[in-house]
Amino acid sequence: MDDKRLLEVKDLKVHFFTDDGVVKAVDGVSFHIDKGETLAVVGESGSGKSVTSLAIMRLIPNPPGRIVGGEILFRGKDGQVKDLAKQDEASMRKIRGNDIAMIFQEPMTSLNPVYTVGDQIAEAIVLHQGKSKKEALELSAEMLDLVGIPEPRKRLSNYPHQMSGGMRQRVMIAMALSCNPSLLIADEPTTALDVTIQAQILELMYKLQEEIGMSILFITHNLGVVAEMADRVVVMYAGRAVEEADVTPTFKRPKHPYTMGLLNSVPRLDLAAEHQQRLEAIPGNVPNPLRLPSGCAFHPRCKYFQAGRCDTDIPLLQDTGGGHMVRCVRWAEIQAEQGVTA
Ligand SMILES: Nc1ncnc2c1ncn2[C@@H]1O[C@H](COP(=O)(O)OP(=O)(O)OP(=O)(O)O)[C@@H](O)[C@H]1O
Repeated sequence: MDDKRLLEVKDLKVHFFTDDGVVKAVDGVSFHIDKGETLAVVGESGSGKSVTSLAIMRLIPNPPGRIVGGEILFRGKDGQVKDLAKQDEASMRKIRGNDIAMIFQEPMTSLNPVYTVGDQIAEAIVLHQGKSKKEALELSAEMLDLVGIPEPRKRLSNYPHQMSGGMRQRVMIAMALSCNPSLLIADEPTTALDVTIQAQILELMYKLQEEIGMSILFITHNLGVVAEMADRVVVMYAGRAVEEADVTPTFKRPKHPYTMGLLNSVPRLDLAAEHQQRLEAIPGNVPNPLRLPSGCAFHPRCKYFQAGRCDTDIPLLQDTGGGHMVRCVRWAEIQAEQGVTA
């Protein structure tokens, strides 16, 4: 793996074996994250974003889920590259929290209501860094200060329910960062918060990333957040990546009709009001994962659909130049129709 690379996911497949059939939640997803980089994974509900991140942490509930194929190459703090898909639970325990940390949408599901905030952060530090309880509590106060919690020493003795949603999310971030992970996985970390607090938390993550130099895998529905936070973006649809590129080309010139649809369905923050196009929702719904359409899974909703081409084989992810990857057999024709020259 390239020296600057931290994570390389290759052809990852995660399937759930349910009573109703096999849900191919992630079915051949590849992407990479370089050191210090932020990669956003976007897509509608059910596209496989969370399952991808849980697979990296090896937290897929088994049964019914299982990684059935692919590699998750990760460079540890010691410089060694390991395939996380093949690690045993003991080895993953060392990696979780230490090398890779995760923050979720709802901090109450990850914070334990019966322990104080200080005890919870300190426990992670004792476990991963081998510090004494006293040192760990001191470091916990420093972490709370770092994430902008006023009177951090006093707050150590608070229980999670004594804090607001935004403060709890800051505690989660403090806990996640307390062991200096090289990768932070943030799964919709601000969705449950109101807009002002969302902006504060995002700004905080951005600032901490600059200071600490970690990489971030950011999972979100919110394309505005992608434009603000990420260097590169992977767009997922029905368990597959359909487009992957640097954020700027993707936002200026999306090449997959699904990405175009996603962008047309939200106001463009980078354009003045008079240049805004009419917002259009993507017609139809995300397909039932047990009965995916043939060929390109997006074809029933695609305005560029052509029978016999889009509904036969699953399109390959192609490099359209400069690492801009697209999974659409018609991408070049669509660009030409739109008058875009390469
Ligand atoms: N425990 C499970 N058992 C069966 N199917 C599951 C399980 N967990 C996830 N899935 C399926 O995997 C698919 C992908 O789910 P995932 O949660 O990754 O989507 P997502 O893109 O993160 O959506 P959201 O934005 O709503 O979180 C869905 O079809 C979901 O139903």
